Amino acid sequence: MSEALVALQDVTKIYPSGTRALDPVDLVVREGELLTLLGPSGCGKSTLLRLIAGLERPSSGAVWRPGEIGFVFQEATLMPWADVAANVSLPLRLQNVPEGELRRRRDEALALVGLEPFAKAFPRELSGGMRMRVSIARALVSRPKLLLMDEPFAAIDEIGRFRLNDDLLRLKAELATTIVFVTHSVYEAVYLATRIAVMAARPGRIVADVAIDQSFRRAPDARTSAAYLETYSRVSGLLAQAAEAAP
Ligand SMILES: Nc1ncnc2c1ncn2[C@@H]1O[C@H](COP(=O)(O)OP(=O)(O)OP(=O)(O)O)[C@@H](O)[C@H]1O
Repeated sequence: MSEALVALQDVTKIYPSGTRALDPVDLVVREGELLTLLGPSGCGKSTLLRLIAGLERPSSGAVWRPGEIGFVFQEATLMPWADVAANVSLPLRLQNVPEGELRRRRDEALALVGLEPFAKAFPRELSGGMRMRVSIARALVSRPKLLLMDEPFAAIDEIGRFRLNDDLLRLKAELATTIVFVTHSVYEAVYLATRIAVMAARPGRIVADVAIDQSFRRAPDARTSAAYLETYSRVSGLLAQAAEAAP
């Protein structure tokens, strides 16, 4: 079995308002996994992701994470006054990476997401999908071992999302990155994931942990293959149960 990259032990989160966002969660993410956190609104998916990132402190329990993490939010959160190249190189600038190396790594990250021709463009000149690509390139520029993504494609139209899903799978294979990905969409979770953690709300918790057999990808049209739709319907059933689950 591959090495554990992230581990949460008995982690809870109670916000100052008193909301029990997470009941004790135990979770291990191993190298090479693409884990999706799937669940109804308010079940604590973002809270769990932020705890993994260290953007939020647990109320109790312990979190182990790698040093270098990339984070992609639902909004691309780019600097509007800076061009694509400057946006992508920001993390390297903050780390005082020397200029030559900065340029090389920036160009490599732009190439990974197919945006080299747009290096001099400004965010306002790009489509939503392209802005998200910039945001992904910015997260990958420091070559993190772990990429955390919080509903990154939720605001993008379906065709654009399908394309970004395929790009993400290609990037994962090329870079051997481990990914934790939050989504509301069963369709997207099943397409991307090697494993899905299904969550329930009030209090937030993981109610099912399902390995996804991705052999449907070998079908000529993976998204309409019988194996994909069968997995989709099984995970949909689990999500429906989670939505009804009483604490
Ligand atoms: N900063 C905060 N302060 C107080 N309560 C919060 C905070 N962030 C989240 N919560 C509450 O914690 C619970 C879990 O929220 P969280 O955003 O983690 O859920 P989610 O599953 O990501 O939801 P969604 O799918 O709607 O984004 C919710 O009840 C939410 O209102």
